[in-house]
Amino acid sequence: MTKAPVTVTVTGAAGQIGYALLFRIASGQLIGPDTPIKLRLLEIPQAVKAAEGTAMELDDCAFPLLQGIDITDDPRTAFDGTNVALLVGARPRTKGMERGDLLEANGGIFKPQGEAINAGAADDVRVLVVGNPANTNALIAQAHAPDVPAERFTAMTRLDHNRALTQLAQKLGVAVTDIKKLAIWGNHSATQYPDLFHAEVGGKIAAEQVEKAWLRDEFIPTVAKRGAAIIEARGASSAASAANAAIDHVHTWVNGTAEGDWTSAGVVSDGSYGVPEGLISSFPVVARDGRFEIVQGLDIDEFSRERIDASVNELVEEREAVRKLGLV
Ligand SMILES: NC(=O)c1ccc[n+]([C@@H]2O[C@H](COP(=O)([O-])OP(=O)(O)OC[C@H]3O[C@@H](n4cnc5c(N)ncnc54)[C@H](O)[C@@H]3O)[C@@H](O)[C@H]2O)c1
Ligand SMILES: O=C(O)C[C@H](O)C(=O)O
Repeated sequence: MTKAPVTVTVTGAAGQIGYALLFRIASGQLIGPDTPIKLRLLEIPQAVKAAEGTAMELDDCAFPLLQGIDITDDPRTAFDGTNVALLVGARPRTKGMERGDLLEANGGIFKPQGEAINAGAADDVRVLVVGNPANTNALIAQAHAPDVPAERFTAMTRLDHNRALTQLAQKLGVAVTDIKKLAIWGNHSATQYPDLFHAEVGGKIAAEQVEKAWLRDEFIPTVAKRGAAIIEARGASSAASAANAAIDHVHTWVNGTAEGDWTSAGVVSDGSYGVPEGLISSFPVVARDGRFEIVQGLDIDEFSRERIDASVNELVEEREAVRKLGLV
């Protein structure tokens, strides 16, 4: 039976992540191989022409599942009836810009987008914020969508999760599929905490299979600073891997996590593990029946506690900063 089409809105569609993302969505990798897709591309007026060029290329792929592409610079039009909103477009930090300036500039993007989602998105809308600072941008959008359940707003830490999987797999000489229950905690920033104390390889705890010094001095900083290392190497921030992680995040959200495993996502905290309620923080999560649920009951030792607290404190500071700007 043919499934009903899913409307997917991508902001920043003419950007480098947009270019790596749209073709994969249109080919059916976001939701599944039997779900038709309607695309909505949101861009700023100066980049609409470039988005039109990408849309021409999408047409030229003749994707069987792609039922249409709308391009707009108006958030209300972009999010009207949308089922999946991928908020990729954001204001990058430029020379001389302070963190407060960055948060304010992004407030100017994510506040109206949250309002537009509130006004017109489909009842089942799912929102993934990719644009940085992703957790706090998600918080801003969520704060302006009071009629949408807060749990529908998420921030992307799946790229960090995937990076951690590969670093550990390469260290142990195993396949990434041999690793279960890895988790990223906190902010999508250099303070994030990739946790190997609950991760399992061959049924045994991963942290017990690596040297403590490697875990502390190599693994954690490599994963946490990988974004900066990519920028240094490519001269541009990660794009294909970020798009891949966005696909993974939504696919898992809709289709579920495998039995006996979990993943990582920035979700609204319910106060679990001492993370203040309402913050959008990364946690180990399972996806069931189309919802993310924070994995409960994990023991957190002192080493992990210190690192989770440091990242969560950064999120608290970001929330304070956007509160002062009247954005949440
Ligand atoms: N969470 C993650 O893991 C992760 C990973 C990589 C990149 N990122 C972030 O994703 C964002 C996008 O990265 P990119 O490389 O595609 O950047 P990019 O500069 O290539 O593209 C961004 C696009 O967003 C558009 N845009 C700006 N304001 C907009 C608005 N109000 N509405 C719609 N579109 C708007 C721009 O015109 C541009 O085309 C950045 O903030 C980057 O830091 C996050
Ligand atoms: O865009 C960045 O600052 C880096 C990006 O968030 C990444 O993790 O690759």
